[in-house]
Amino acid sequence: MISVKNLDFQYSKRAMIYNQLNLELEVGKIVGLLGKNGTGKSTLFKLMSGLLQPKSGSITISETDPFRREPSFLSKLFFVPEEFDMPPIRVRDFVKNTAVFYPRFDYSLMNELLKEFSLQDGQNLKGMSYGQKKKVIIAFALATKAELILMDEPTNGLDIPSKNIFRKIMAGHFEEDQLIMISTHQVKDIDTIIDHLVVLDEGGVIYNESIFDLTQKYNFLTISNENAVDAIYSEAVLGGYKAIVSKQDHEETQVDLELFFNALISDYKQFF
Ligand SMILES: Nc1ncnc2c1ncn2[C@@H]1O[C@H](COP(=O)(O)OP(=O)(O)OP(=O)(O)O)[C@@H](O)[C@H]1O
Repeated sequence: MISVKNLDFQYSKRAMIYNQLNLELEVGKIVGLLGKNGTGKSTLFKLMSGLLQPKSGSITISETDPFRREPSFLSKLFFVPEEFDMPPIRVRDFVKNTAVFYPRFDYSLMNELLKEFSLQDGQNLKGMSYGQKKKVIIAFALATKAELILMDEPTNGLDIPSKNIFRKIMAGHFEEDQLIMISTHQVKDIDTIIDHLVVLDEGGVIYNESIFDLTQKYNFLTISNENAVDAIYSEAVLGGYKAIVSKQDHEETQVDLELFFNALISDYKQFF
């Protein structure tokens, strides 16, 4: 569905952000997009949405060039940016005016998700906090049923119970013909919902694998003595160490995304 080939991009006269970035992704996945500050995650989402044009290389989404911004393409994509403006109108009017652009929009799901987030469609967006507006836009994004949903830091501004609800609704309302990409630094907010991981660093994609493959290749352990295991990577934590080891006869363990991310950016080549 997404095909990025030898991509590069620069903002006016600034340095190039990528170094011939390549990425292929198919539908049926909820993808976590991780990367240090400034590695170009938000820029990549803007390029995928057609808000920016590549300087070199190409991006195609279902064989379409996003920058052409064709209505038929836009009706299949929803982008939740980190910063956004919403009109000073009631939620129900926002839904009425905007849902028409999304042929698969599910009005009853929208109402259900608003209820989950303890919001009413009669509330005016003007009087809402940043977190409340974010919940409206997350609910709207899922209700579009768009084939491609891009979410940039969706849990920023959400309180603790809302982060829980976010995880629940993401897992419960994803369909196999969709691709959802979530860019975040809040790995705990997404570690139970993503089934695929993409990591950007050094101008390119340094990791692009399913979480299933990760669990089959590695174990994530908490140990008291660093030398107790032959660790690929370890970090000191209160009372011991967290370690990544090659999976042998150990049972499957829950992926520690933060630890894996730190290991990757310290030396990703050790994982290949
Ligand atoms: N509008 C802009 N004008 C000029 N430079 C920009 C603009 N937006 C981003 N940049 C620069 O482009 C690079 C990539 O930024 P981008 O926001 O895509 O990174 P990011 O990975 O999303 O970062 P973060 O994790 O901090 O949100 C950074 O060096 C940033 O300073």
